[in-house]
This record gives sequence, C-alpha cells and structure tokens, in this order.
Amino acid sequence: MLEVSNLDVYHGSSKTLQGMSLTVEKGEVLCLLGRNGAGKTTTLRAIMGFAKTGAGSIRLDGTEISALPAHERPRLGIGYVPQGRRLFSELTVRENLEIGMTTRRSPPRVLDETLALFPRLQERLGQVSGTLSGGEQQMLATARALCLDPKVILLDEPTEGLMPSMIATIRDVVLTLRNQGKAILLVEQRVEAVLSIADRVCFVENGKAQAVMPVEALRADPSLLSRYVGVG
Ligand SMILES: Nc1ncnc2c1ncn2[C@@H]1O[C@H](COP(=O)(O)OP(=O)(O)OP(=O)(O)O)[C@@H](O)[C@H]1O
Repeated sequence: MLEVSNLDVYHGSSKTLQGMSLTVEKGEVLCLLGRNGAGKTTTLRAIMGFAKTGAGSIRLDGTEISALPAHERPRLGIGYVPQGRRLFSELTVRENLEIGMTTRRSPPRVLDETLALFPRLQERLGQVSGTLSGGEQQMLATARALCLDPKVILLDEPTEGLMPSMIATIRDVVLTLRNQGKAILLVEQRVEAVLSIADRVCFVENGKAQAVMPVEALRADPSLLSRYVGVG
C-alpha cells in the first residue's frame, strides 16, 4: 500500500533522513519508535510532502508520489494527523470536518461514518474547536483526517498528553480503522500503547529504519527498547 524506499531528507545542508525505508500494508498498524530527533516526524512529513527530499522514493499503491506537491497528496487518500493537532481553532467542529470533506470531495456517508466513531464530537458539532478539551481536539484532528476517506493514515503521537480514558478511545478508533482495512503508520513513544496497538514495530535511529519486527518480538525481548530507544 505505502512504500518508502531509501529516502533522504535535508534540512538545509544537514541530512535528517538517510536512506529511510518502510512499508505499511492494508489492515496493519506499523509503529515508529526511536529516540528524540531520530527522524520519526520527518518521515511522516516527507510522506506528506512537507520536507525536502533527495534520493529515494515514496509509492502509494505502486505509484511514485515523491514529486507531487503537498496539497495533492491527501487527495490520493493519505490522511495526516500531525503532532499538536493543527486545528482551525476559531472554527466549529463541523466546519473543521467540512474542510476534510471538501479536500477530497468525500461522499456524505464518510462524515456519518466518522462521527459514529466519535460520539463525543457528534454532541459538539457547533462548538468552536479551540474550546474543546485536549482529548476532544485530538479526536477532531483524527476525525478531520478520516473525512478524506483515506486508505493510509499517518498519526504523530496521537495520545501525547491525554488522560487514560481518552488514550483508550483513540486506541479503539485506530484498531477499528485497521480492521476496516486502512494502513496505519503511527509514531508512538509510550511502550504500553505500542504493545497494545502495533502489528509491527520499526525502530528509527539516525534517520534510518534500523530494525523492523512483529510486535511479538518486542514483547518477547524488551531489551530491544534499551538498545534502540534508551528506555526499558
Ligand atoms: N525544520 C527543521 N529544520 C532543521 N532541522 C530539523 C527540522 N525539522 C527537523 N529537524 C531535525 O531533524 C532531526 C529529526 O527530527 P524529527 O522531528 O523527525 O525527530 P523525531 O524522531 O520525530 O523526534 P521527537 O521524538 O523528538 O519528536 C532532528 O535532528 C531535528 O532537529
């Protein structure tokens, strides 16, 4: 579904991704794990077209997309929920979702299906999004990406700063989406969350995927965490 091969990314003259490679298939959750500054967010931003790429390729269903401008990529079916949510805080919940709908001219059923996943947002459609709680804002950012009816969803630390009940809601939504056949690429630092949600784990170090494995391998050998992430 999504395939990144040997991708380089530059910030000025420094190379922040150095031959990054990963694949995410339909109906699976791939989790990126790594130390601060390893290149996880840059990987997601590069897929969305927000980073200056050099050598390498990004393919969606076999089609090369790395030369496409950023605004064209969501229309191909890639939803992105950035770190920090980036909502239009002056607009209402409904207006934020409508922006997602119009980006890809999604049929109205997509909005209904999305709201069915987030009853809390359904109750707050008229509320200005800047007044939502942190957890509700995360739900809205995720729901807005889902309004594109994406095949692939990129989520950057969606549970950061949330209370346990909200974390559980986000996890349940991610697992529902996976079971619907979406391909999900997730940056997640909390090990318990990774173990409960990932199918495969990709350890990122120095702008590169150093190791990729099924989540069971991480469960069986927690020393991998100290090796690649410096915890555990
Ligand atoms: N706009 C930028 N200008 C210069 N350097 C950048 C820029 N964005 C990222 N970098 C650098 O690229 C490297 C990778 O950063 P990135 O945000 O991808 O790391 P990360 O793995 O997501 O880390 P964290 O867990 O801290 O969010 C870091 O060294 C960072 O300082």
